[in-house]
Amino acid sequence: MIHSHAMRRAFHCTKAAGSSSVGLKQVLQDLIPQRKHDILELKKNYGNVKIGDITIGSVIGGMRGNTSMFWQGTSLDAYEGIKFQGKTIGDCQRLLPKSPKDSNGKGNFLPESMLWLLMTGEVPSIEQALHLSAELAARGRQLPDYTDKLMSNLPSGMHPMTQLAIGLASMNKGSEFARKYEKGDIGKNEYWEYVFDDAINLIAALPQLTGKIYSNIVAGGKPLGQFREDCDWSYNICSLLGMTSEDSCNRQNLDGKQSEDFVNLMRLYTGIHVDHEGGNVSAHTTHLVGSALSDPYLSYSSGIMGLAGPLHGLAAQEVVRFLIEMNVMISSPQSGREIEQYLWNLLRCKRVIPGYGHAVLRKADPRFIAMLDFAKARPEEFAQDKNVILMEKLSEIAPKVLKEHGKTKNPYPNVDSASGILFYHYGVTELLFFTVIFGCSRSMGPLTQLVWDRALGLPIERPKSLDFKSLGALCR
Ligand SMILES: CC(=O)SCCNC(=O)CCNC(=O)[C@H](O)C(C)(C)COP(=O)(O)OP(=O)(O)OC[C@H]1O[C@@H](n2cnc3c(N)ncnc32)[C@H](O)[C@@H]1OP(=O)(O)O
Ligand SMILES: O=C([O-])CC(=O)C(=O)O
Repeated sequence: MIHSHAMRRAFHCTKAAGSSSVGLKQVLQDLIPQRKHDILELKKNYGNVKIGDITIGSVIGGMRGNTSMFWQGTSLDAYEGIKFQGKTIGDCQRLLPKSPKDSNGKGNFLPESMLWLLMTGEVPSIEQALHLSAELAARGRQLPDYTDKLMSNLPSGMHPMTQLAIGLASMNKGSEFARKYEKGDIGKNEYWEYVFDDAINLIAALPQLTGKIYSNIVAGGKPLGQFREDCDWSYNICSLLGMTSEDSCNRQNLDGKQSEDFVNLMRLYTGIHVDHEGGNVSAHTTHLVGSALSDPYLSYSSGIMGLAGPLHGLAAQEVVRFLIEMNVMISSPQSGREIEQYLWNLLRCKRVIPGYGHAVLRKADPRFIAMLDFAKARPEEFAQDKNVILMEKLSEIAPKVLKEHGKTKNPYPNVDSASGILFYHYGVTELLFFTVIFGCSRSMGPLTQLVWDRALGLPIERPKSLDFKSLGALCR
């Protein structure tokens, strides 16, 4: 039954077939009818096929191992790590278009190329990637004035992630989807078009919003750089952070090479943090909130609030704090013995080692390795940085300690282990800010899914819950 013709069709005929249109929305428009048909067929013919058993352990254990979400863009294997539409990070590095302005061709792919891949399942041509990049730049020129004013008036000292969630939620005032829905102007089949427009507008606004948040914390809200419509999304994030040698105040006096490297670090970081299949807190939250037909701004603002938890995205800030504090306490970042002692003290105090462990992965996170490789490829830049040396040394020591400690299912480094410290190296030293950059990247995966959720007509999410008495009754 599983190998029937209809089943094979449902899984194999949904590719974009290399659409030549340069407009992402047009390509989706062409793809949707077939996929919608396929999902309806799947539901009709195979709706009762069993995927797994739900145990009491999973109900009271954070739903671990409970495979119960539909997610199209990425999938996570415990040993191989993340795949973006079936492609590893290495595949993406080889296949996805880069910026033509990249001076030596060794830069990272554009996150815009990744967004295209996630949305369509196809590697974009350079024309398609640049068209999307230009579209984002045109839509992201400025923040809506109400959001800009609101952001200028937030209390000083407010956590940057709270600022991001507020800024995004405020943009719901301009939501095309919410406006059309309220007027009763659209039918179910058209939802995705307005969700798509909102999603693209939201992603486009992130460089300005991120720049505004950073300037709020370091420069009293004064602009740190200029937005350029002829530049890509990551470049604009960097210049609005004041972190490019041209087009910004160049806060850290980066030379041309460092500035180019920083932009490539941003492209790498924001290119690989986009998604981690559906079950992680930020993605799942966005999908859940969106299932109530909350618009993309509200949905992703909720996702950001989840990303702001220290067991999830906020670990990026915790790792940097941890490395800096440890370096003050030990005689050298190479001292394995002192690092080991430091970790045991931490574990005895019942604290977690930030940047280690994972709910699904059971090996070192390939995203961590990609970030580490970025540093290794630039020895003249990083060889003397004792925080980076410690980050690398820790990745040898901490797994041994965690294995001996015996509780952690995955004793290896996760993505947050390496990322913040590389930004810190170039001079973004405001720890609380790192997760905002994560939030820029993470927009792409969950918002892609939100567009597909509406295109496929998926319903409101509403699992059933059980109380203690009912669980007890099941045991008897
Ligand atoms: C982008 C991301 O979200 S990546 C994750 C970022 N978060 C971190 O780096 C924070 C540190 N890590 C952790 O807290 C966890 O490993 C998580 C949240 C990532 C995964 O949680 P779980 O799936 O519950 O992990 P696991 O099943 O291995 O937990 C078993 C036990 O090991 C402990 N443990 C897990 N990781 C660690 C760690 N890094 N240090 C110390 N103890 C740990 C858990 O707290 C738990 O203890 P308990 O039984 O006393 O409650
Ligand atoms: O998958 C997870 O649970 C956490 C994670 O690494 C991510 O969201 O990037």
